[in-house]
Amino acid sequence: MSTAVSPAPAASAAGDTPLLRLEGVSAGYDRAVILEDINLTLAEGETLALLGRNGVGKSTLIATLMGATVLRGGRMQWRGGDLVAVPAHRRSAAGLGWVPQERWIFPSLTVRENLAVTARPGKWTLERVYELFPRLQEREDNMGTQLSGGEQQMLAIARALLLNPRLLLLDEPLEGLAPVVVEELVRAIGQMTLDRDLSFILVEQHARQALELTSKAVVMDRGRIIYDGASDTLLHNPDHLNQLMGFA
Ligand SMILES: Nc1ncnc2c1ncn2[C@@H]1O[C@H](COP(=O)(O)OP(=O)(O)OP(=O)(O)O)[C@@H](O)[C@H]1O
Repeated sequence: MSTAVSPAPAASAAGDTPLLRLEGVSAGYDRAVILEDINLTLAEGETLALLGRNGVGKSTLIATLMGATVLRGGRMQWRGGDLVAVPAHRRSAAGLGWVPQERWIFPSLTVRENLAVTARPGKWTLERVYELFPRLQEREDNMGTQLSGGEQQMLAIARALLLNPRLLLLDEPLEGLAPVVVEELVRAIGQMTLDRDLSFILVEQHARQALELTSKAVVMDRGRIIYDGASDTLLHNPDHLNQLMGFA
């Protein structure tokens, strides 16, 4: 396991400066306001499940962090600085890694080439992502198009890790995958954060799996946050979870 020293002090040592803080954020597309009054805090190394039914605004929240929506109001702080002032194309270099639902694999590049195009120096190296996803090493000379859905998802996550982010934004990584592949990805996502210097926000329809992988959870409904608390609390109260998710 790596003993690399984190360039940023842990939250407690830094006077509790959070990794990410959103205050009263509203955002959307063109004229449509989708997110309203979003308040959210994430400490360094913390992991968050972002839950809610289809269309409630989860992907829009992720896109807003990456600067891909129209911000209408509120404040977004990243490691104590103003995230809004960081242009969208600089946010991955600032430490935000995005694995969008569409995965955006380069079809005409091999697995190894797909990984090489984004790599930045840091503790996540090609060897380390191959350790996390041995299947990618086995397929390293295959083209992006020759991969299964699960392998494409592994490649998308591995590529984002090679950017050496502090926060990984995972948008429904388990969607549409076979149970055995879901199991492999869940194991890898759990391992990714063992060093506690990587945070992630996991958008998921599989609420239980997301709660098992995270320390905190947020449930959204119609563009607003209706629950913000410990993942464990929801995991142990399925009735409340179902009610929040609109299944009750
Ligand atoms: N590019 C866009 N332009 C306009 N409206 C959009 C765009 N993307 C999403 N929306 C709308 O924003 C709302 C929230 O969508 P969003 O994808 O954020 O929800 P979600 O909770 O991630 O849902 P899902 O689980 O289905 O992905 C929906 O009404 C959707 O139609």
